[in-house]
Amino acid sequence: MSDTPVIGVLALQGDVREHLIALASADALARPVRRPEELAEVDGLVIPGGESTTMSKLAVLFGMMEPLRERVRAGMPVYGTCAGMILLAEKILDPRSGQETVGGIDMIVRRNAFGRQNESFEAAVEVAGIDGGPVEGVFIRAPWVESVGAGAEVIAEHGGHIVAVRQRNVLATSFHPELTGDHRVHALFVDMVRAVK
Ligand SMILES: NC(=O)CC[C@H](N)C(=O)O
Repeated sequence: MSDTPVIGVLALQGDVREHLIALASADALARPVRRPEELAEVDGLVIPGGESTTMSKLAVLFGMMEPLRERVRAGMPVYGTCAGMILLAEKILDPRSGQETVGGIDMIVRRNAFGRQNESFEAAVEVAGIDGGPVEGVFIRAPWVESVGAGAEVIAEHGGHIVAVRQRNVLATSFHPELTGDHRVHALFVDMVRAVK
């Protein structure tokens, strides 16, 4: 089908495979993206969870940071989960030295806000724009959003903290829907890509 969107998963580090599977089950053509030439060929991009400091360093090292910023600025739909959310923030409250972001959402994030690895948890999260009840959110050393600017829309909260935000074509969640069998968040993102394709 020619109108099937091609969606890349940034494959520098992190849980790439799970996103490829979730996107495929939401009717997109999914492929890993490591190089600028590969980025140029996709209609949208997922930035997975992992370690945002490592991902930031690798993006610079692989010559991906500027091409990523340019495509996001130009309106390519992007979805970041967990570390990916951190990469899409305009500002990190507690960055490691030298940690850069791609940007795209006018928000300030706090890394590891929900605690350490052994404090990881799952919770039902109601997400605006997703029908059929709450999604099961998996939070692994997850960030939360401290504050958002006027252009960003808060679409989910948990425990009084912002855990999902959308700004135009950019979507970010603190949690990992790719680790559950429920692919409604990916389906929402695939629809966002289809809308601009
Ligand atoms: N599961 C995750 O993506 C963890 C994110 C990690 N705490 C970071 O700062 O990048």
